[in-house]
Amino acid sequence: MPIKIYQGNDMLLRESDITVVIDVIRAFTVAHYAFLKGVEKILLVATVDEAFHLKNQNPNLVLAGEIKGLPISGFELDNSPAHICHAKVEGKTLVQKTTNGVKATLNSLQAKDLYVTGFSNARTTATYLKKQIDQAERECHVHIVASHPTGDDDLACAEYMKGILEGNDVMDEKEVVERIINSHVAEKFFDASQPEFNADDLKYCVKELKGEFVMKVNKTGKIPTIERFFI
Ligand SMILES: O=C(O)[C@H](CS(=O)(=O)O)OP(=O)(O)O
Ligand SMILES: [Mg+2]
Repeated sequence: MPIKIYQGNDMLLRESDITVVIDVIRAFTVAHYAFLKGVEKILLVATVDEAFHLKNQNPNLVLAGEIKGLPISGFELDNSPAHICHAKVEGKTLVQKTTNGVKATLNSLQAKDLYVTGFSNARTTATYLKKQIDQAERECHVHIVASHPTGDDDLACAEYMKGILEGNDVMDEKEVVERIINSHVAEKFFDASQPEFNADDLKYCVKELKGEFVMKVNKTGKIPTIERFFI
């Protein structure tokens, strides 16, 4: 079973059977908590203009995301898992625009089956995918995309998932958590001179939850959409 890890958000990889795009800090931790809070689905867009265009067509949509980690003027939500946990989003459809996770996912649509996750749903996702791979009648080509081009947060999570998928040498989850917290991407959350970054966000990013669903990208419509797939 060839499983390859790639790092970055702008690669156009060859077709795979399964691709998992990882964004721990913070896009797909936000997505995971959004679903836990009752969000129906999440539309993925590459630009702020596209998000506003969708909102003009459907004012019920809730725009979420960031530019350089910061809130986007006119968006209801930023890219904070702590904030989404306190937002009223039950039954809503989100539109998500982020620097790494969303961009890498939009560049991975050539995968036959496309999933996204942060660390919070990593074990659930990898365990589910291992079953699919073990049951497949032929060899599966799997890509794991650590979406931050240089961040060890996504890379640590990618190596953790690869270990679970291969069924050997599974990294200790404490090691993954340490690498996430020590990654340069996490630094701004500990920096008192950047109060716009909520230190609580990291707590959500490093907490592994027992999950009942994976986050799968539906590519059949005009806008790629993350949906919950109950397992
Ligand atoms: O908001 C985030 O956490 C990042 C932006 S940055 O790399 O921290 O500036 O976006 P994401 O797409 O969630 O990695
Ligand atoms: Mg990130």
